[in-house]
Amino acid sequence: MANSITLEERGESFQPRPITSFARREGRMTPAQKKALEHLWPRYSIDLGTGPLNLAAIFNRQAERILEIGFGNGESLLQQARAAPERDFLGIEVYRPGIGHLLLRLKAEGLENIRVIHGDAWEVLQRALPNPSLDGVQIFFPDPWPKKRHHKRRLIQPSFVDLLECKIKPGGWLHLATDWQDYAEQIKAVLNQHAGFNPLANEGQSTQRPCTKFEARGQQQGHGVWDLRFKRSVDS
Ligand SMILES: C[S@@+](CC[C@H](N)C(=O)[O-])C[C@H]1O[C@@H](n2cnc3c(N)ncnc32)[C@H](O)[C@@H]1O
Repeated sequence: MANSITLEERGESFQPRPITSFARREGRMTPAQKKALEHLWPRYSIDLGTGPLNLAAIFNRQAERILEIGFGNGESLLQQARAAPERDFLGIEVYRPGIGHLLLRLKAEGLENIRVIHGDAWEVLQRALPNPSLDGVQIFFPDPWPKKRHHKRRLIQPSFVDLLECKIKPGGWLHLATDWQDYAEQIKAVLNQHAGFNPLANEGQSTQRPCTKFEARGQQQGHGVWDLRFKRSVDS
């Protein structure tokens, strides 16, 4: 799997996940967010065509590239892009009000090193991102689906980690954070069994990461936080 390219180039068709990792909710958008989606979309978004995206052309440079999946309102991306103008950041999100929020902030701050994709990460990774094209992937506070009968909806599953392995460059990194202990255990179990990733030593420490909206909400409810970092193997 790690040596493959995109599905289209392998002559295979897209395999939708039988069950999504997100609830289908449109959410309420403010008038400003609606307007941002209409007017700022062409400037900051990437629409999925057929075949792999040319990220160097999209960002108009060669740079380290970080992908955030499920960025919510985009505050973590904003903080990181502001602090590291030499890096390029991609965000994938299904929640349109969150995208609208981020677009407004991008325009206000004039940041040029973020691009946004609206869609299911499962599909975007399979169809659009070349292999391997990312230096790092971060997934902060993915939907926890706490009920046992819903665990199958959790984003971090072996098949999803296979996809991440294809997209992250050898030696690149994967950073996950959750405030649900049993999800942290599941993430560790899936990643530790995967030959494409090795755990990084600072697991458990919340370092070098902006605090996110969902993290703050969890803290108010007395949740703990588990930061889990992995390195993409160089020889798998
Ligand atoms: C619990 S929220 C966390 C948001 C943000 N990372 C934070 O910490 O505040 C999870 C986010 O992941 C998004 N999401 C879930 N599954 C997704 C998928 N398959 N592709 C893209 N986004 C997804 C949801 O829409 C939601 O905004």
